Formats: sequence, C-alpha cells, structure tokens
Amino acid sequence: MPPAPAHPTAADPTDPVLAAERDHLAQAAECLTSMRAAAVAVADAGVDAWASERLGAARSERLLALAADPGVPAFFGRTDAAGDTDPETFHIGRRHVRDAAGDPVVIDWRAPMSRPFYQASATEPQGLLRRRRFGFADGELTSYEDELLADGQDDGGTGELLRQEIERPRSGPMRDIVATIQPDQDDIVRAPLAESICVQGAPGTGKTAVGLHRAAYLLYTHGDQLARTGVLVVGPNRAFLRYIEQVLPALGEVEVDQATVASLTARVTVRAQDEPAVAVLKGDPRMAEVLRRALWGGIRKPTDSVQVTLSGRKYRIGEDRLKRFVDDLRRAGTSGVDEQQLVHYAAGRERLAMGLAEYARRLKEAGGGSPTDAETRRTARSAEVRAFCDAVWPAVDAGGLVHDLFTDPERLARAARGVLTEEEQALLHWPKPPRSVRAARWTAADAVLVDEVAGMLERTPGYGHVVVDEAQDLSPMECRAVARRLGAGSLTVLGDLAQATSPWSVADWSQTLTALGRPATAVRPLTRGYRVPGEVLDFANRLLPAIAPGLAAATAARREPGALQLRPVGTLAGPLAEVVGELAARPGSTGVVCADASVAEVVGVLTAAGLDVAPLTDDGSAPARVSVVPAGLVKGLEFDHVVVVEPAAIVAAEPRGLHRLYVVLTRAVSSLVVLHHADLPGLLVD
Ligand SMILES: Nc1ncnc2c1ncn2[C@@H]1O[C@H](COP(=O)(O)OP(=O)(O)OP(=O)(O)O)[C@@H](O)[C@H]1O
Repeated sequence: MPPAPAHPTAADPTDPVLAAERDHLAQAAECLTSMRAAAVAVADAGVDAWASERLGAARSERLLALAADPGVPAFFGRTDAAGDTDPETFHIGRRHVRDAAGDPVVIDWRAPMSRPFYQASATEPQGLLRRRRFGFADGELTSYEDELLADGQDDGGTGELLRQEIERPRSGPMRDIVATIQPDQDDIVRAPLAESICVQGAPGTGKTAVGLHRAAYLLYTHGDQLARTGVLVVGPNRAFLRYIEQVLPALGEVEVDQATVASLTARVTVRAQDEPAVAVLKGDPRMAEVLRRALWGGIRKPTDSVQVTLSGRKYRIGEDRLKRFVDDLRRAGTSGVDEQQLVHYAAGRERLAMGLAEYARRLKEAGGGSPTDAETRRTARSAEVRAFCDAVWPAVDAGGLVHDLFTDPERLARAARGVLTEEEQALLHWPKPPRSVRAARWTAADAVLVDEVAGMLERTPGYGHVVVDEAQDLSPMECRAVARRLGAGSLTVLGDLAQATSPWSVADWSQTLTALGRPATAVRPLTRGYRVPGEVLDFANRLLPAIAPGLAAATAARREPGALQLRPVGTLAGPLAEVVGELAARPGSTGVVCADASVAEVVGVLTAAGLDVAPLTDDGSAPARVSVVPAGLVKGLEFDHVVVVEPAAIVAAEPRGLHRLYVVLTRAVSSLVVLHHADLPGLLVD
C-alpha cells in the first residue's frame, strides 16, 4: 500500500489547513469554557434535600470532568467520513465539546463515531476518507499528518506523529494514551460490558493503560448502569495506585474506586507477616472450604421444643418442626443453585427467628386470632426466640471465627478433616493465643480469610465492573475476595505470567480465572511493548525460557542504540554514585532498583555522595525524581532511567527471584544501566 503523503511536522503559519485547525482548536477551547460556566450556573431547583444533594454531586462531578487538565488540547485527531454531499468531519478529543447551539465541536473518544479513528485501515477504511492526527508543542497545534484511507493509504502505525507520541519519554505519574490507542488495544477497551476479559501481556504492552481506558469507556457507554453499581480498579500496592491515580480523572472519570486487596480486606489490623509456607497455605482455595465448614458446622440441631409468646399467648413449637426450619435454612445457605441465590449466614439467623414468629402467628390465626405484623416482629425479637437462635444458630464474628480455628486445634480439625493434612493444620495453629481477637497479630493472608468469613455472613456489595491489575500474583483466596466485590458484574483481568513473583504463581490463567469466579473468560494476548527499548527488552527476554517457557516474547515498538549498559564493577559504591549522578542531571525520572534489604545502604551511598534521593515507600507518597526502589515494589511502575544494582542479590532474595529480576529489567523507558559486582545470572551472559 502506498505510504501516507508527507505533511508539515513543524509550525508553518502559511499552511491554510493548519490555520483552520488552529481556529477550530480555539473555538473548542472557548466552548469548553462556556460549558464550564454553564455547569457552575446550574440553578439548584431546591425541590428537596435529596434532589439538591444529587444535583450538587452531579454538578461537582461534571465540573471536575470539564476542569481536568486545562493545558491539554481539546482534540488530538480528526476523521473525515463520506457524507451526502461534503465529507462529514469529526474532531476527536478527551470529552465532548459542543457550541452554544448544541452542535458537536469535539467528539468524545469513546463515542461509537470515534471508533474508526482507532480501527480504520486502508484495507478496511470503515467509511473513512481520511484520518488526521495532530502534533502539539506546549499546547500549540504545530503539525498534522493525514492518511487518505479511501485512496488505499495508511501508515500501518509507523506515522511520524504516532511514533513520536508512543515513544515520547514518560516521567512522573502514568498518563492516558487516548490519542494513540492501537487497534488490538482498542478491541479490548471497547469490548462489551458483559464480556469478562483476561489480558496476558508482556511488560510494557499497555495492559494497565488498556484496563484504565476500558473502565473509562464502560463508564461512558453504560453510565446509567455503572453509576449505580460502580467500577473498581484493584492494583498490587499503594505505590502503584499512586502511579495510576491521574489517568481516570484526566479522562473525566472521577468516580472510580481504586484499591489494593489489602485495603479491600482491611477488617482486622495487619501487624505480622506469615512464614512463606504458612502464607501459601492460607492463600490456598481449600481454606474456603475449611472456613465454610467451620461457619455452617457451628449450627446445632434443636434438641427440645420451644415455647414462644405472641400477643400475650404462649405457643409451643415441636422439636421436629424446629429441625425442619433449621435444615431448610441451612440448605439454602450452603447449596444454592448460584452464589446470588445463597442465603447468607446472618440472614439465615434472622429468617430463623422470623420463621418461629410466623409459625406462632399461623397457630394463633388457626385459633381465630389475627395478630398484627408488629406483634409478629416483636415475637421474632423476643428473649425466648433469641435464646433459641443463639443456641442453634449462634451469632458469629468473622475475626472471632478465624481466631477460634487458629487457637483451638480440635475445632480446626473438625472443619479441616479430609481437606487439610495434620501437618497443614499444625501450620495454622497459633501456639500463643492472643489476649483477644482485636489484639491478635493478624497477617495479610489472615485478613483475606476474615474477609471470606465476612462474605459468608453477609453479602458483600458488588461492583458492576472490576479491573484487576497484576493478577498473576493473587492467591486463590485473594481472587475470591475480588470476586465477592464483583457481584453479577464483569471483569478485566490484567497480568503477565512471566512476572509472577508470588508463591501462588501459576503456569496458566485457568486457576486464577476460576478463583475469580469467571472460569470461561477468554485470554487475549498483547505482545507489542511500548515502554522498553528493543535492546533492553531483548536482554530481559533471555530470562523467558527459564521463567515462562510457554510465553511468546514481546517485540519492542522501538529501538534505542545505547539504551542498555552492563557495568561489571569492583566495588559498587563509587560507580553507583557516578552513574546516578549522571542520570540525575538528565530530564525525567530515575529509579535505582535494588534488593529490598539493600535500600537503606544504597540510599546511604547516594546521599553521602551529595545526591538528592529518597526511597520509594508503599505509603502512597509521591516518588522523588530520583528514587531508590525496592525490587519488591517496582512492579507496574516505570522510570525514564533505571539503574539495577546487583541483579544476583535481587535473584537470591526470594524463591522466584528470576521472575522478579525480569520485572526489574523491564521498567526503563529510555535507558537501563546494570551495575554488578557478582556474576550476572547465566542466562543474561552472552
Ligand atoms: N498505544 C499506546 N500509545 C502510547 N503509549 C502507550 C500505548 N500503550 C502503552 N503505552 C505506554 O507504555 C507504557 C507501558 O504501559 P503499561 O504500564 O500499561 O504496560 P503494562 O503492560 O501494564 O506493563 P507491565 O506489565 O510491565 O507493568 C506506559 O507508559 C503507557 O503509557
């Protein structure tokens, strides 16, 4: 196919096309200002407090959406489609802009009309005559590039502006990619709401970006439905959430919840860490069965009749009838056809009490009485009924149940018989019982177990859509915690099996998808890497045969000669300070990545050399321009320049150390320096 014609890439004020587009940009900016003013001026009708509150919330949301990124141009592209007489022209931007008459000036990138901008090609022009991309410098429109699709011209993703934008160095927090979403990414972003998707993508292929843009797309397309149920983004840690937190607001979406599994399951205070073997066991899906048995096994058979009082008269309910009540409810709680139909434990307890009261009401009615609903409810709350429920269907506290299992070997044995071995049960035992449930030294894995119990006690409210990033690291029990937040909604699962560093790492996605409650989810690959230069990616990919033999290596979108430097050194300190000093003088961010245990030492060396560095922590605070990053925290992040300190130590620090090293080696946008005193892992040596 013929290449796209060349167009000006530098400002050329005499070009009438450029001048017209600049006028349109100015008009769009004015319209946006007017839209903002109109949103501020929306009068509060004051119908009632609720209406006022809703209106206020909607208004501030809209203002936030319109105010996002004031320096960002109102559009980045344009499509010309065949019209009845003249071509129909649409400018595509981050959000709709209309003029005073209500006519569109800019079309939201998520609107169906915008789709051809991302998908059309010379072979399938999708009704487009032309696709135009714009180049900007300091907010000024300075260039444009056309593909005349109807004439069989497209640039196949190699256009200068597209390439420049994709390759533009990135620093600071993650940015949106709306101007340059690629066709395979767009397919995932715009998949139907009902479709759950698992994206298996190599480092830097845009998984996180795609997941966030999918959230924005779904909110735009199914706003009414999702406004009620909400969208949740789950990330691996707070440093990562901090890195991505700007993307959705920049796309006008301010109402998406972003959380870690730890924050979702924070029902107990985590104060301790498990030994690896214990953590593995606590994340095992068999624990769900143990907890289920422990909870429902606490229900006892009624052993006597019960006397209840209804509007002053006493009624006796026989033991057999009571057994039937309890059995029926327990069945409804443990063997429902689907999860949504299950009667939760706490609801079962309430229904049992109500069942007894209703039964007394029927007896009274049979004798000619007609008790009121209020009287029946009073009976359900009466001391006799409560005492009966406490005896056969006791109230349970989620933390209390897990505490009891871990401190009472006999209780655990009853719940775990045939599910966990005796050795495994011993691993769970707390030899020194805590003073109270609250005082227990809970671990992160315990918190997930407590959350599992809480989810059996009461239904967890579910989101309409959940995006789970770095999903390859989730334990099956963590997956279940996410699945509980999903309700009947759909999932976008993002991850890379080659970057799996947790003890639960799996060789394929089926176990994770099953634990997430969506076993039939299709796995879609992304293989073109946008972050890492080819030289660096090829180097990291040497680890693939050892860490993920079945996975295809990613190909890099660009090469940058000199991007990779391997520096064997006698002592680390001097060369480290020298390299970091050089990089700190360059624009962009620098991440100095080392084994977790070496962070303090590396910070010390660099600070002693007079460099302004700070360690990256997981407290959600902003990273410094030069950060010393523990290898355990670097997943999902990127830096313009990365210095890896002593790969052998990173590998030796954990059982899946080679996987961790693969993550570490794939964080650099522009340059990677590997400093090593010890030998590099064999696979990395020529
Ligand atoms: N179509 C695109 N246009 C421009 N930049 C892109 C595109 N796709 C991805 N990127 C950029 O590539 C970088 C990597 O993207 P992202 O972090 O989403 O990848 P990832 O697959 O989640 O990576 P990892 O698995 O290594 O964490 C980001 O800076 C992102 O903005």
